[in-house]
Amino acid sequence: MKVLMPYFKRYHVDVTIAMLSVIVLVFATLWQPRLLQVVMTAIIKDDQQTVFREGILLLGLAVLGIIGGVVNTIYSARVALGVATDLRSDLYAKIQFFAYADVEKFSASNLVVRMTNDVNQVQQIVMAGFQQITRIPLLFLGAFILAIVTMPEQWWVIIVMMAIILLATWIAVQHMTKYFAETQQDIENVNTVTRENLMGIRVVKSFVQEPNEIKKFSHASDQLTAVTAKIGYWFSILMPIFFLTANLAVGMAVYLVGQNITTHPSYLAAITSFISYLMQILYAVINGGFLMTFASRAVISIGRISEVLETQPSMTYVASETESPLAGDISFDHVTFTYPGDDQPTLKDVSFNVAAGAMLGIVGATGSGKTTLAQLIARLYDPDSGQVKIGGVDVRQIPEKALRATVAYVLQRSTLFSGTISGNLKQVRPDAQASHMRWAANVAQASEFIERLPQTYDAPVEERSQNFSGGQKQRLAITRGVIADPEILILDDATSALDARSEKLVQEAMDRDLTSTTTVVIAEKIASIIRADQILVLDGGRISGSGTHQQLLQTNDIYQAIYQTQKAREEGVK
Ligand SMILES: Nc1ncnc2c1ncn2[C@@H]1O[C@H](COP(=O)(O)OP(=O)(O)OP(=O)(O)O)[C@@H](O)[C@H]1O
Repeated sequence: MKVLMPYFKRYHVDVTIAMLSVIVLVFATLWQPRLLQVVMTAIIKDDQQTVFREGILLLGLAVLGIIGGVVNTIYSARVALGVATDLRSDLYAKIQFFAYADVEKFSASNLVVRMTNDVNQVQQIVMAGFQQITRIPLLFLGAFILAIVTMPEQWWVIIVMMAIILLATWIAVQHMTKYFAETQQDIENVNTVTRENLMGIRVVKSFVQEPNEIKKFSHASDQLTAVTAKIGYWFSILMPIFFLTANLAVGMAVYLVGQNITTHPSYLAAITSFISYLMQILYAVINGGFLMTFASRAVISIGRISEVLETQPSMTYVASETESPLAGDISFDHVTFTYPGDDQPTLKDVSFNVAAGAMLGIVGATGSGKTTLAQLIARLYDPDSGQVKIGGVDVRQIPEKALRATVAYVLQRSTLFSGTISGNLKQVRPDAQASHMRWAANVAQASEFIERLPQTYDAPVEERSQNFSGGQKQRLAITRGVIADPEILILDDATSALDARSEKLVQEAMDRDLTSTTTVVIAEKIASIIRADQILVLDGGRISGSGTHQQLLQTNDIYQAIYQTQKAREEGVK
């Protein structure tokens, strides 16, 4: 709960009004049975004047109660909504500053559940809390005292009723708490299965995986159903216990008092008032029980939210707002890197230098560490040992904005954000004019298809850019990488979906227009890096060879083997 305190403080006026309106509501609720008793006694005595006067008062009290209730609901909702909105924004902002490794540690679907489901749980408990938290103890205490004042000899009926109800609630809460934690995990599993299915829907369809996917989903969904049913089971036995106990208490009170009603007619009014108080006590205890179960569920959600808010990003940047890019030379000095959780390093003792404006090609078998190496240049991870330098400066000493201004990283499957083409380009270069967009799109060989779209650069980009083909997406991603004219441009298999002619045109345009940019090209095809000033051959995370195409053909067995295989394949095709 400590984590919520600063949020409540922001809404202190709404919190105060919510709490004060509860006092009005409880006062009206508690006083009504007393007045009713007076009215009934007056009816029995046929005292019309008192009936009229107290009746009006009773009506006024009921209206006051309604006003108190409405005001309380409005202000509780304002606090709950405000706190939930602020929590969501803070979580989102926090995640933006997470290192890539932190996002991977939590997983994307886990973070989505924390931002949606867990925040909803908090919203519900805050709403219920401000409606009930002062109302329950006040109502309970007030009704208890007034019930005893009304019929002092019946005090033990109330104690027995409460003891049974509290015991039942306590047992149910003990059982339900562990199921609440399981529910959140199961919701997450359902989300993960659904997300993976929808994102990979083409694979699912082309491999006729629908039956398997349905089975996988049913399994995750059945687990969620089973846990939710267990919670429902405890709720379902709790409610009848509450009402049975209350009815028994009422029956007992009526039985004990009923025998004396003929001799004391005023007991009729008193028993009516007593039963009302019993019901109010019951209401307070039931709602207290619900609040406890809600709270135990919300405590788990609050814990999950705090975990995100309190996570210190595993990577920090030097505090500086400088955006000036550095020079484009890159150097790796005995760099070793292990992914979090792995026991073997993925990159081992990697050293090389690339001059600013040069082209570096990286080849190697799948899984040899090419992407990992590129990620260290963009500082998505830090090495375990050794140094990665850009413009002669250790990347750990470069301010974040300066690093992003220096390095642009284009992936094979880059994410374009939904919106428009120009919106995506302006994310990288906010001041981008039409001329800049055209220039970048020309380099990426994208202008030809963009300019055929009815809205050209303002054409919509749908969710997951599904309104563009694989090759078009790659061209758009390269356009975005190029538009800020970065000092270092990393193309990680970024032209894999382009035909040979288009790829050649991109290469020629880059050679012509990005003369001072250092390009790092990771490619499966030797043809993509054949003209590089330097090529690194990676093998099992180590550099097995380095040089130009001609040099490597003479000196490196792995490079020769890759080249011969690809040449043979091309000749086979011809
Ligand atoms: N986020 C990660 N966490 C743990 N291990 C990872 C992670 N990403 C990659 N790896 C592992 O690191 C190794 C190198 O992966 P990397 O993606 O760098 O290879 P690559 O040479 O780019 O492969 P490909 O040509 O198939 O893209 C692989 O064994 C891979 O399983």
